[in-house]
Amino acid sequence: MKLSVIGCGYLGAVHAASMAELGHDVIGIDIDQAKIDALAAGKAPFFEPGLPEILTSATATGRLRFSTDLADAAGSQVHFIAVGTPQKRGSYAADLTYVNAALEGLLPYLSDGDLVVGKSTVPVGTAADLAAKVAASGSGAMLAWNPEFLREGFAVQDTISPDRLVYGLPPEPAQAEASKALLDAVYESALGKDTPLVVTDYATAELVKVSANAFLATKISFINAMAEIAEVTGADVTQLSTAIGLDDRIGWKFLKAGVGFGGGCLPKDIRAFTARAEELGRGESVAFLKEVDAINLRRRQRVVDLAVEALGGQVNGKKIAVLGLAFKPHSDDIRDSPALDVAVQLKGRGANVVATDPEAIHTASRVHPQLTYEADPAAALQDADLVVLVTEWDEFRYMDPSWALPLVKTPTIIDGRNTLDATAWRAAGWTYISLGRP
Ligand SMILES: NC(=O)c1ccc[n+]([C@@H]2O[C@H](COP(=O)([O-])OP(=O)(O)OC[C@H]3O[C@@H](n4cnc5c(N)ncnc54)[C@H](O)[C@@H]3O)[C@@H](O)[C@H]2O)c1
Ligand SMILES: O=c1ccn([C@@H]2O[C@H](COP(=O)(O)OP(=O)(O)O[C@H]3O[C@H](CO)[C@@H](O)[C@H](O)[C@H]3O)[C@@H](O)[C@H]2O)c(=O)[nH]1
Repeated sequence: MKLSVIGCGYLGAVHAASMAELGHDVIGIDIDQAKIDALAAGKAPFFEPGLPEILTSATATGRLRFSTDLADAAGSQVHFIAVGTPQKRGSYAADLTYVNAALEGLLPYLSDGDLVVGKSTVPVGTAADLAAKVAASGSGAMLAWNPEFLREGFAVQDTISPDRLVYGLPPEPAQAEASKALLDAVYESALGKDTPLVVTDYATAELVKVSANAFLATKISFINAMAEIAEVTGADVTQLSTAIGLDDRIGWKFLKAGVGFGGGCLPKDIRAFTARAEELGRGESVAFLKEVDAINLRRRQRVVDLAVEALGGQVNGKKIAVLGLAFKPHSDDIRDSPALDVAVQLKGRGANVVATDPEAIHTASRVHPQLTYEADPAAALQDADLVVLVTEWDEFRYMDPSWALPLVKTPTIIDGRNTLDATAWRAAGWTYISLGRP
């Protein structure tokens, strides 16, 4: 099938390349010329495991092309909208400027029977508004909402083999049938592997996405709230999480206590959900998400406070080695990263922060040139008065404490992800400090 993907960021570039990998003929469109130049040359503009391989193979076959001109979407049967929906400046709400601009720009190139498919995460009600614009264009095109659940770091595998597909279809039965047939053709490969499919209306599809992220964020803040209680009682949150997770109604996933969640999705999505619920007169229904957000932000502060305490209150001029910048491992994404936030806060208190990360130095240094960056962890550790681990890359998780010991000035480490073997680090001569554990 001929597909267009409008917006080629973390979501759109992976979607475009994965669809081409599955045999579709894809044009990826973005307003960012540098991104499009890189993608057209088969180069991933960000770090995502598996993406370079499929970009290279699909661009070489000619099944995957890139452009900055929306006119190149003409002739595709299905048009995915994958542009950003960031948090609005000075508000909790989602900024729909890019979604609206992409849709408006696409309208002149739509033909009878084409399907516009929303993939961006949007406030409930957006799909109906956009569908009205498509209908008013007189093109005969239709609109469906097909939220995306991929995780960065596993984006290619999650796109090619998703755990579920959700179609939010138009209310009119003939349009619903035609839209479903087109989406089934797009996802023939996944559906052939018995991927569960939920066929529903626009509002449910939009809400599935934001409520899934709200639930994940709530699980993380729940366990981080337990960490706060553990800290004042001498309990161990990692044992607590193991014990409650043994109940398979609870499970272990997303119950890792630490410096909290970040990224381009969970933080802004729970805020946008709160703002939308308030607009709908239902603010109280999701008021708990404000607490989820507050607990999450307190954990970053806790790491900063522990660092100040470990340095005896004398932060100014002290060298702090920060291990990790990305919001999670296997990504170079630093959007709302707790790791980077901690590094910036410590720098703001006068510390000489030297940060290292296997992939995110280039993204972090663009936004925070005031920090010092070292690609080599040994250089970051050299003569450090304190080490703070904030992103659990394997390079840091499996670091040998005996190797690291002679490098630093003071062997004190704060494990902001509860990921190191505390016994091994203490046995090697380190003062080991973590979150929610004695
Ligand atoms: N990143 C993820 O893991 C993920 C997963 C699921 C859903 N989402 C949702 O997908 C959307 C995109 O997220 P992202 O992380 O890819 O963001 P991103 O910022 O990486 O990418 C957005 C892209 O859209 C482009 N763009 C903006 N306006 C445009 C226009 N008018 N025409 C063409 N391109 C335009 C930007 O240049 C940018 O490259 C968001 O709504 C996000 O919540 C993201
Ligand atoms: O037990 C846990 C699990 C995760 N995290 C943190 O939570 C954040 C988000 O992690 P994750 O959800 O894996 O990353 P994303 O790639 O942002 O994916 C989320 O956001 C995407 C965009 O909406 C969705 O598509 C995914 O389904 C959803 O998991 C990261 O900072 C993690 O370090 C924890 O602190 N503890």
